[in-house]
This record gives sequence, C-alpha cells and structure tokens, in this order.
Amino acid sequence: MGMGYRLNKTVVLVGMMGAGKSAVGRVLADILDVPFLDSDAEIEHAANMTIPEIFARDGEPFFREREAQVISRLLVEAPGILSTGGGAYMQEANRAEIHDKGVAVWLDADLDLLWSRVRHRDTRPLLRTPNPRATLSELYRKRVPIYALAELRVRADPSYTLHDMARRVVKVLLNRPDVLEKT
Ligand SMILES: Nc1ncnc2c1ncn2[C@@H]1O[C@H](COP(=O)(O)OP(=O)(O)O)[C@@H](O)[C@H]1O
Ligand SMILES: O=C(O)C1=C[C@@H](OP(=O)(O)O)[C@@H](O)[C@H](O)C1
Ligand SMILES: [Mg+2]
Repeated sequence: MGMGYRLNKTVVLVGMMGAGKSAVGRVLADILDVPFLDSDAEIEHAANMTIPEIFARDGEPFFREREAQVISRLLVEAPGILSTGGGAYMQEANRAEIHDKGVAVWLDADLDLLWSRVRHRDTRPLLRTPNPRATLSELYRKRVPIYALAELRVRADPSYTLHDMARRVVKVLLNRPDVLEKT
C-alpha cells in the first residue's frame, strides 16, 4: 500500500542567503520522513560558536574549510535533506561532491525577496557592511550563474509558505525516480 516516499539520494539545497534553505529543508525532511542536516548548524555545533563568531575569530577561509569538511561528511550518511550555507556551492570541489553523491536543488528567489528576509537579521557576517543591500546585490549577481548549475530548480515567491515551497521541491524531485519515489 503506497503511503510514503523513498529517498534514494541526499537532496542538497543551494541558493542565496534568505532563499529558505534552512527553513524549507526542515519542512521537506519532515514530509519525506528523512534526516535533516544544515551545514551551518553542524559547524556551529562542532565549534561551539555561532557563524558570526567563527568568521570574526578564525576568518572566512577557515569557515570555508570547515564547511567543505562538514558537507563531505554529511554526504556519506544515509539519504536525507542537506541545507547548505549560501557560499558552499560556490566552491568547485563542493559542487563536484554534491553532484557525485547527491542532487542539488536551487531555491531561486529574487533579490527583493532575499533582502526582505535577511535585512532585519544580524546573523550573516558577510552582510555586516556599510551598505548590506548593495553587498547582497553584488553577491547575487556573482553567484546566480553558479547556482544555475544545479540539476534542479524551484522558484521562490513571496506568496509561498514554507510548506508550499517544500511541496514544490517534492514535486520536482518526483520527476526524478533515481532521487525520489512514492511507495
Ligand atoms: N517560504 C517562506 N515563507 C515564509 N518565510 C520564509 C520562507 N522561506 C524562508 N522564510 C524565512 O526567511 C528567513 C530566511 O530563511 P532561511 O531558511 O534561514 O534561509 P537560508 O537558510 O536560505 O539563508 C527565515 O526567517 C525563514 O523562516
Ligand atoms: O552566503 C554565504 O556565503 C553564507 C551564508 C550563510 O548561510 P545561509 O545561506 O543559510 O544564510 C552562512 O553559511 C554564512 O553566513 C555565509
Ligand atoms: Mg541557512
């Protein structure tokens, strides 16, 4: 009797800060009844420090090394949902590993939507600049062509709830039986 899903590969959510990778990932894992992992949360837990503290004390290159290690480790675990930090997919080695062992899904949100979601938060060290809106815009411009390398894409829209977004990801994944099947 078909009631559930079988996930055959880890789904790796990529995209800009504020796209919803962490929040949608959690709901998606719940729907599919699989483990949820967030690379930033794993790094924070291992270091017993917040992301801004790690950036301030050890610098971004150190953070990027930790991030690559954590992603490698999480990709060999049982299939689940892996939400990455927005910069992770920029590294060639991370992309290669994600494509090899999992499937990348780009949560694609417009700059205005991203800004509306990150502007009141102080948890993203890269936006601690004199003009964070301009910084976000510059990152967006540089990164979008790289996110577009992801195998799958789900468009975000201000009218979609977290649950709507997760359902949209499920729909896209069901087009790929090598990734997700109904049971
Ligand atoms: N579809 C959505 N509907 C409502 N709020 C959302 C949605 N997606 C993300 N958010 C909110 O936007 C903020 C940023 O989302 P988050 O998941 O942290 O993004 P990311 O991990 O991609 O940086 C959070 O407060 C989150 O709850
Ligand atoms: O875009 C980036 O380079 C970053 C995004 C953050 O994660 P979210 O995308 O989950 O906000 C976090 O990894 C760090 O602040 C750097
Ligand atoms: Mg996140």
